[in-house]
Amino acid sequence: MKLPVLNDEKTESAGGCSSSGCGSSASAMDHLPDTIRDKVANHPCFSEQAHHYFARMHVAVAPACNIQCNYCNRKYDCSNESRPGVVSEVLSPAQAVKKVKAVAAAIPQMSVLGIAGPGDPLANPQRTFETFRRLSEEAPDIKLCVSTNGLNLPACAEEISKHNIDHVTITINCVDPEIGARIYPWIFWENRRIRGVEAARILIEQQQKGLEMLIERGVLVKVNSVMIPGINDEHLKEVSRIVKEKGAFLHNVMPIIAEAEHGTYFGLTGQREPTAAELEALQDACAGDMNMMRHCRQCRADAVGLLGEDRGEEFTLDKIDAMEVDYEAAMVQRAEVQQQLLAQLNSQRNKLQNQVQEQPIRILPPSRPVKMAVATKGGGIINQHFGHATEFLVYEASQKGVRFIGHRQVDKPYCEGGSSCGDDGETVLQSIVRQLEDCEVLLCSKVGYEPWSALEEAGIQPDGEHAMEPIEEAVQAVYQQMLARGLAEKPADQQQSLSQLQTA
Ligand SMILES: C[S@@+](CC[C@H](N)C(=O)[O-])C[C@H]1O[C@@H](n2cnc3c(N)ncnc32)[C@H](O)[C@@H]1O
Ligand code: SF4
Ligand code: SF4
Repeated sequence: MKLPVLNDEKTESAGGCSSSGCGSSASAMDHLPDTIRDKVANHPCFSEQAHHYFARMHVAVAPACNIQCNYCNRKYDCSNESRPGVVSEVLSPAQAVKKVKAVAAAIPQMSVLGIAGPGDPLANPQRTFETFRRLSEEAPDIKLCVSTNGLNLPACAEEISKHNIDHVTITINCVDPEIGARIYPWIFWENRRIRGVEAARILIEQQQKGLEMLIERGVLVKVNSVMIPGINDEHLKEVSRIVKEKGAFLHNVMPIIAEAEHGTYFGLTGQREPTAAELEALQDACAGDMNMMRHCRQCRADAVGLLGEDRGEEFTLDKIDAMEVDYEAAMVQRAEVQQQLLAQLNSQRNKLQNQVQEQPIRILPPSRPVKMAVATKGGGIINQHFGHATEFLVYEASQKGVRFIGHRQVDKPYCEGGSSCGDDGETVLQSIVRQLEDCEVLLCSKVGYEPWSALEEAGIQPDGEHAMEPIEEAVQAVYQQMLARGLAEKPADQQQSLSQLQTA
């Protein structure tokens, strides 16, 4: 079963945008068949809109891996690091089920349970499927997800569809074995360790076969690709084209995390990470062909909560043991809360669509897109103090509408770091301002005097006037004000070259 083409560029213009320039990435959902829309409506990873409202959790039941990636080091006992592969405790299936039920009862907006490591779930099939089997019996209201490198996927595809797991992520970093040999030093296949180009060839073959088998079985597939500058960055456009052609639903191009202290091969050899601008450019290039995920937070294998927050510390095994959970009662409450959240999400989407239709058609001077950073704690509204934000969402407003383009993680919130300097002599505030340097506006609930001045000096206009308003509406409103004041006009030289092009 092939899915319809859907990408953010196309859906924005399909929103009926005219020169009045309104619309929203919210409209992306409207072009999906009902069956697929129902599957993704409350999935925080498969729907950008849903990630403001619904939470996810991972259970770390899969410690072993059947391949080695040059960017991965699975380190345990580490609670202060947030990156894939890191967990505090590996759980047995029974412990995992207990934890999921406790979290689901405490966080009713938790809609999805994923198994994503810390190794490869399908290299630990007994532990993984035992967890899924028990959960589908004991907590049938939770969506099940699995994330794999794909080596063992063809052997498990049938079992995946039997367990009602209708969302799967496959990490596909290349379709060319020569490139693969630079990413994977070895795989463990048919009881042998295989190295080099031959290893990459087998891995790629199994990933592509697994992808096809899942699509045939009607499973929604997301493809993760790690962007490694100088190794597979250009090549990922080809990967995107191929997986889209085969019917993958979503492509998630993520930046490599390659810090020397993580002890990975790439960390130690000085492999550089891409800049935010490079990542966005590659995501845009892939989007010509494919529906892109831009809100992935590269979570730990035991993450709990809304994307961007981690409440894992509240649910350690000793704390769960002390909790009394009545799951029958929790299911009733969860259903009510999730219905309300879906209603809120739909009403926000409809409101934005109505705005598109009601906007009078006006002829405006050619305008340029404007990036705006937003501080939010979730719920799709501007409700975070600048000083408390651990991340900022970045939106782009243009005459085509508003689209989400990414997020910027900060090392420390401003209120925790103040004006203290890191090893590189940069203050926390300077580092946050640098991360947001391509944005022209910063929307938050409140902002103090010192950061206000620093943002303004860097050409970023702080804005606390839209506190508690829905994000996309506020971004749209600020853009309209900028247009009205002539602050978002296309530079004259670009206007000229555009008209020259049109004449030519
Ligand atoms: C920890 S893995 C677990 C699932 C499975 N083993 C896999 O690799 O797909 C989850 C995701 O994190 C990615 N990942 C692991 N280490 C990373 C790193 N240092 N930088 C960026 N992505 C990384 C993997 O490529 C994968 O897409
Ligand atoms: S497949 Fe996943 S768990 Fe295994 S080494 Fe690669 S990133 Fe790490
Ligand atoms: S790592 Fe990305 S895809 Fe996985 S749960 Fe986190 S946000 Fe979702």
